[in-house]
Amino acid sequence: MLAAEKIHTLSIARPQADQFRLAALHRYHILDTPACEDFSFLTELATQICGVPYAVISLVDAERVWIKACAGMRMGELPRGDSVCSLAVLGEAITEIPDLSQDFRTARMTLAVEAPFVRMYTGVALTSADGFAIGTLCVMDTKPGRLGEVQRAMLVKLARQVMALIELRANAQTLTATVRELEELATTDELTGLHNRRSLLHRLKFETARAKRFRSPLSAVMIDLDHFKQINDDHGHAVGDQVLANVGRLLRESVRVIDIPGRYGGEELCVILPNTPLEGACKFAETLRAKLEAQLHYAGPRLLPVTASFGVGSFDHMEIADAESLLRQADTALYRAKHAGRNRVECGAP
Ligand SMILES: Nc1nc2c(ncn2[C@@H]2O[C@H](COP(=O)(O)OP(=O)(O)OP(=O)(O)O)[C@@H](O)[C@H]2O)c(=O)[nH]1
Repeated sequence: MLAAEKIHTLSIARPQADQFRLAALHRYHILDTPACEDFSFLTELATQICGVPYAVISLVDAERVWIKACAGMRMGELPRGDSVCSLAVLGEAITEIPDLSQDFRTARMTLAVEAPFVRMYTGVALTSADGFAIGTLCVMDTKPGRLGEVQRAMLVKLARQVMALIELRANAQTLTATVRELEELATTDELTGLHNRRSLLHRLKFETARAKRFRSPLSAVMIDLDHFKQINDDHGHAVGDQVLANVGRLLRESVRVIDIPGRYGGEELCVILPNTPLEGACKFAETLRAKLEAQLHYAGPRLLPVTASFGVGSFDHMEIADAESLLRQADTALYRAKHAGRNRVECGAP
């Protein structure tokens, strides 16, 4: 008995444990994706092989049948109850209906009663790696009938190709996401969420080259927490870590998207400010200094006063400069800020 013959009412034609089938479908992240020539090509091939005017790659979602590709007709999504493909995911490998108009489950479906007045339907289930029928590759004709044996066998092979393409696409997506995650891990300092030293220096090199090329100013702000050793000594390393994490968050929240905040080392942080002259960078540093001083840190119930000293380095296109001299300038200014009493900003060369 064919799968379709086992169903009595289309509105209840759902596989058992449909939620697992749906979960398998959603894992592929293919619903509502743009048209893709590779899938269209496979539907065209299906029409050629089967000698029919129409072929469709459909995915059976919770309440709709979404069309990934079709040949011979234009089709968007259909309500699940108005699609023959809903019958083709009920467990059988192939669902064949020789004449939709003669089958009580399909006779009143839009495809059968409106142009193009489809009669023959053959759908092969697209089966996920974990064994769920997520959709179909189906062919249709306006004449009633059945596919020949060879055509049916070819359609099955073609459906495997469709599924292989879906898998390939999903694997490529996973790979891209993993690479992005690894990149994030390789460039981010775990404690502060800022760029790590390597990433910071890499970006600085890039920004220096860009500043020279486009004759734009570039600044760097070096930040060193004041008497941080004392915090560690008095309250323990874990509290020191928490302070660093808080300051990292403050930095991330205080910069523009094009700015590059990083952990230069230990309790020394740095923000690279592209397209920012010395004056702007000093204003930024002063605002940040005040925010940092106002930030609340706790050691248990006790409030911890935390401040930082800031050194600003800068160059514009009139100067011949490199990344190292920019950092040296910022570092020298920071040294001055420390010696002038801490919790202050020093700008540029003395
Ligand atoms: N908790 C914690 N401490 C760190 C980390 N990295 C560096 N430190 C500590 O930061 C302290 C830096 O101390 P110093 O270089 O003497 O400077 P300071 O005590 O901040 O004094 P000034 O910079 O002169 O104001 C050292 O005790 C380091 O161990 C970290 O990731 N976590």
